[in-house]
Amino acid sequence: MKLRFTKMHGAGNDFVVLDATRAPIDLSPAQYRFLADRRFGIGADQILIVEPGDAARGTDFTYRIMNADGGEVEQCGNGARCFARFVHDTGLTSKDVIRVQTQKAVIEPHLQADGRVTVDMGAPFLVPAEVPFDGTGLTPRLENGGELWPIELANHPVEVAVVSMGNPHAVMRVDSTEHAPVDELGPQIEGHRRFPRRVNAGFMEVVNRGHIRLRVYERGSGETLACGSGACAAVVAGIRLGWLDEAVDVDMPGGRLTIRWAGPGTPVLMTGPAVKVFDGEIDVPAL
Ligand SMILES: N[C@@H](CCC[C@H](N)C(=O)O)C(=O)O
Repeated sequence: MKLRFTKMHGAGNDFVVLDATRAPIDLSPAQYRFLADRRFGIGADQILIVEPGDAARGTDFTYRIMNADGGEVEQCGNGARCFARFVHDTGLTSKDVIRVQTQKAVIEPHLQADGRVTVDMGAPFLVPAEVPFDGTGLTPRLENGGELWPIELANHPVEVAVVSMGNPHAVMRVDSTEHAPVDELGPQIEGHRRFPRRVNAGFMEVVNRGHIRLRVYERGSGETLACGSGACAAVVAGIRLGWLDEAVDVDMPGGRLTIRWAGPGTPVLMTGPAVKVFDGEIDVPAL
């Protein structure tokens, strides 16, 4: 089967974007893994599938997200910005504010005059069971309005804040992202038994109250150059724990996002780049 695609990235978190607005696209997990494969396929951290919206629910589009391991997930912040740039630049919509249904929530990307995109990511889920995180038998350490949960890794007790942006995140504070043991601890946190749907693992260095550095070991994709929902989760955690102010620049290996959050019950606003790399066509084998 031949498939047309657009390769995009948001701060180096890269995507294969597929237009399923005219005809449905339903590939197997192995076919999504093939598209994401950097040697045998196109190469991407995630595959984004753009589908028609639902007028009755007031949405312009639906978009689905597959990790590089072929599994479908609930949310993708950098993907949301690339999705908005894609539907606008391909003429699928002329709107600058777009309402899109993801698996867990309706989010609202706004195209800015300077080419960046701001996404209203909705309010974070802060109740551990909603993340989901199983804190049975654990006592969190409280700092201001936030909790730090002690979890055991092989030879390494760590404390994490747990936040859902529609998808699950565990955020750990480190002295330096440059020296953080992301390769060693990332996979252990991702598959930790306390996170029944697995989890994205963020390593956050607080530079000052308006600036952090962040590396994220993503569930189903490994460490990426940037994670939009991870940046939102880290800032939410840092604000609740009293470490950060309401507007924070987040520097990740692939670039900077700016996150704003006014507190529980209010939406997280994420601003950053969304860039098209190239268009192409690929033969997808039956897998
Ligand atoms: N890169 C994304 C997050 C993609 C999904 C994530 N790996 C998960 O499994 O939840 C982002 O920019 O948010």
